[in-house]
Amino acid sequence: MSTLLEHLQSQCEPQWQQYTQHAFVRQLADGTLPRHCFEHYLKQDYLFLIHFARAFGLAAFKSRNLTELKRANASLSGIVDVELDLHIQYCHQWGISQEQLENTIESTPNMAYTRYVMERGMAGELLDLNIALAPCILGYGQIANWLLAQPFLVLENNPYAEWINLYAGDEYQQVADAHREACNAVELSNLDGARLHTLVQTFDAATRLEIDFWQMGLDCS
Ligand SMILES: Cc1ncc(C[n+]2csc(CCO)c2C)c(N)n1
Repeated sequence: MSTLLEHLQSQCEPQWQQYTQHAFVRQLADGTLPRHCFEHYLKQDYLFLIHFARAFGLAAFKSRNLTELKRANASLSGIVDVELDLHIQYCHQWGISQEQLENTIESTPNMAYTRYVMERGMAGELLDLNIALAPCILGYGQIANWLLAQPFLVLENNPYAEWINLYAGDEYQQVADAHREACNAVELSNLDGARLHTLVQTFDAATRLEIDFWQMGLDCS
């Protein structure tokens, strides 16, 4: 018997592969990604993380018991107290100041993605929101592990090695495991066909929005 996430991933296999094996991440791994593309991505990702923190605030609101509330709270404080500070520090190493981050004009793929996730949460239940968040959280963990196993990976003198190691690291893998557990707390057999179809649509849309986010990084001028 498969889990809910295994089912969703299998229903969205081509998109999932396009997202997790995108040219952007391949170029991170072999170190050929133009620096300005990565800098553009980092600036947009700062705004992205702020909206994702808000989404976990919404997850707290949608929680129905202490277990769910604690999960949402841990994710919210993880982003606000740890990840955003790390992101600001990391951007600083790339020569991007906090002021530049705050003055970044949000791209339309970024807007589409973050607002879509929040819309799923507002219109639906906590599960809809968790599934909208899943490609983001689980995808990055999978991407980093996949990249580490690829023959085209070059870690020596690769300016993106730290990024890959961060997402492949134990700390991030635990964040991904916690979200997987939250999504899979629902038994697949307890969901009827229509409910499952809605969740497949949400997972598919969020996965396609991740593809657009990578593409935004590559297309920057
Ligand atoms: C476009 C985009 N997609 C996914 C992530 C990864 N990520 C974003 S929020 C979050 C939650 C972790 O507490 C994680 C893993 C990213 N940074 N940017």
